Amino acid sequence: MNKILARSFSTGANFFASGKGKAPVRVAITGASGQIGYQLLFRIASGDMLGKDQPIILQCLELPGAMNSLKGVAMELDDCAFPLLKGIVQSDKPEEAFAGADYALLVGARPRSKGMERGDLLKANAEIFSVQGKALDKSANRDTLRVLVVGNPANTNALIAARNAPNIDPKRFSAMTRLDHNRGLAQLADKTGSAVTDIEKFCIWGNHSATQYPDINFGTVKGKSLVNTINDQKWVKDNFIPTVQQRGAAIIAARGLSSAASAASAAIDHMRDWTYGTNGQWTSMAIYSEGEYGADKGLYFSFPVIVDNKGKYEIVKGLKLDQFSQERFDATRKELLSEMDGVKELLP
Ligand SMILES: NC(=O)C1=CN([C@@H]2O[C@H](COP(=O)(O)OP(=O)(O)OC[C@H]3O[C@@H](n4cnc5c(N)ncnc54)[C@H](O)[C@@H]3O)[C@@H](O)[C@H]2O)C=CC1
Ligand SMILES: O=C([O-])CC(=O)C(=O)O
Repeated sequence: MNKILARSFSTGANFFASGKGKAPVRVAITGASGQIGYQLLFRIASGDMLGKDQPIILQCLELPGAMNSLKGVAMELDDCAFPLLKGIVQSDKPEEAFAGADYALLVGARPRSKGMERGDLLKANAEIFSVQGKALDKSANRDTLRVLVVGNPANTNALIAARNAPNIDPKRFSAMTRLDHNRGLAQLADKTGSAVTDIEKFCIWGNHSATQYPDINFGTVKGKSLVNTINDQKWVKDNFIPTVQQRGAAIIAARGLSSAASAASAAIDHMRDWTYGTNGQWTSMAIYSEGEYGADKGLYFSFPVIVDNKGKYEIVKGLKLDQFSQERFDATRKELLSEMDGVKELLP
């Protein structure tokens, strides 16, 4: 099923955000009627991701059994009368949903439930990303495409999707560790009695999993060393790092469902920053490794990155990892290698 709504808006409240003059960009979202999708679509359509002057066509992919639910979501999107929303595609066919896509947010996958690790989803979800990688290769806009994999285990699913899209630059694929990054910022701001915007040069290394390494060693708060300001290595080791690593499980324990609004918010942050830049600030993105810092070439590994105002990311270079950091870096690197080994039959 494929439905495109043509729209035009001109006056009143729409005046300031009509996006007149710019051509619409195509944003594909998989799992569009799921928990995260339901948060994401409305924020993208309102301009939170690409700005209040960028018209959008939403291209939603769902499973055949969820098309009715997707229809309801599309009706709600209509009812918001978003000035920037120029069309909604509803499809259960990946190639159709990805046709001409400039952005693809690959969310649709099974979430974990209580007691599971994200890696337990590997077999359940891997096939989805192999099919979708092939479909992106055939129908997306290869010259502009930015892919964010949210569905877990996100790093390895990004690897599968990218390897199944041989005609697309692997650097156009990424996986989401921005939620972990934001979780870390919130904990650090709380601990130091500062605002999240006061914290700089914090990063997540490795996998979006319990082995990820939230690293404060280069961090600053209001320009002063975070390590010296906190002055409590025990808190960092026994409280901060495990809190960030286990936050997803803590949300599941509390809500009975995995994080959704915060995940959607992080996806918006990731894509916005990848497009418009980070103003010289560090953020964390799981991206194609060329072997930086000893992360094996080809893995999708979270690094500290800076994105310029043309949307080009660069890994922060020249950082020295101490022994404590190196051990954690190696643990998450090894987990990613073992996940890769577990899906090798899906990696052309
Ligand atoms: N990387 C991150 O930081 C985070 C990742 N996640 C992951 O995001 C994924 C989605 O989570 P929720 O939205 O909460 O799950 P959900 O179960 O509420 O929604 C998933 C949606 O995907 C759809 N879907 C499943 N297979 C599909 C396919 N092959 N093509 C298109 N649609 C498909 C389902 O019909 C469903 O509507 C999960 O794997 C979850 O673990 C969740 C939070 C954070
Ligand atoms: O923990 C989960 O399963 C969902 C997720 O990835 C997160 O909240 O970081």
